[in-house]
Amino acid sequence: MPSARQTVSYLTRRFQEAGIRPEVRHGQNFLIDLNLLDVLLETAAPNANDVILEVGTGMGSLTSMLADHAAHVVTVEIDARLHQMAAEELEPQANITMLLQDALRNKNNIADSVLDEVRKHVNAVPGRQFKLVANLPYNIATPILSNLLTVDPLPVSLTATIQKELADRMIAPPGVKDYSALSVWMQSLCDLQIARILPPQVFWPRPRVQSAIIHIVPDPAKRAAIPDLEFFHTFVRGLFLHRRKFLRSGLVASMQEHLDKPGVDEVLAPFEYPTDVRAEQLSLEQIQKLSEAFRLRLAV
Ligand SMILES: C[S@@+](CC[C@H](N)C(=O)[O-])C[C@H]1O[C@@H](n2cnc3c(N)ncnc32)[C@H](O)[C@@H]1O
Repeated sequence: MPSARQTVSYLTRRFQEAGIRPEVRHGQNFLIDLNLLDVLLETAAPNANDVILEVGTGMGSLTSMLADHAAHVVTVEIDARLHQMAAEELEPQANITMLLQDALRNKNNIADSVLDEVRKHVNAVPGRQFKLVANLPYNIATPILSNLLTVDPLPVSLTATIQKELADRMIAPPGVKDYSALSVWMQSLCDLQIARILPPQVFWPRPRVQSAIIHIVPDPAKRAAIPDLEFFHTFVRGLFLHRRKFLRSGLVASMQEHLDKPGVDEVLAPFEYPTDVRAEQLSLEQIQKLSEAFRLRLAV
């Protein structure tokens, strides 16, 4: 089992033999604390109905553990050197599809070919469901996680190691510094929980920052309460672009292409917010209502 060998000595030896080094730009920090790989696995709780997407195959250790429990694992790796080394390890496991490509089609969107491969295995047998489980490269964690909240089929859960700072932003409540467009977007569609905080020394090489295992469960009822997800996403991003401005000035700026100041005031009036309120003080529900009021106004 490759997982049993994912230790510093094993990794350094494999990298030395191949004459390569971990690439910082691809977030190549490997989890070397096997207990924590188990925590990741237990949190994701893969079962025989699951088709699992793993972004970042690395040396294939997590891939192999996932394949032991799931119906199928689709794993994506951008680095041909690691893809090759993992392929040698994973060859005996028939329920793994290895893709050698960028998991993203562009800066913000997951590649269609990756989702097509997942769909193929989900649709192959009735009752199958989709999960993401990954030790994500830090630089693509936000687009991967936030994108997967609007795909079809929707993942039943997303369990990933990410930068702790990012996990804190995702779970932040209103009024705190970390409360952002990402917090509103994620919490409006899912339940989120930090399962474990991971110090730098559980990775090789050590990253400069702390990490966290985040467990995200999309909630179809929350999703159904938002009539137009795309409008909501754009509205929330616009709202927090001007987070230090008072709400009205922020809205005037973010709505300028669609609505003049009197138009913004007209939509805001029924809410009776104090003139000095800021977007970062509004609850999820207040932001959702505000977004819907602007959507209906622009639809006229
Ligand atoms: C943090 S490592 C995780 C490796 C392995 N799963 C583990 O747990 O040890 C992240 C992996 O993602 C790969 N990666 C980075 N950017 C990627 C991208 N855009 N698409 C696919 N894989 C990527 C890296 O090359 C690296 O192997």
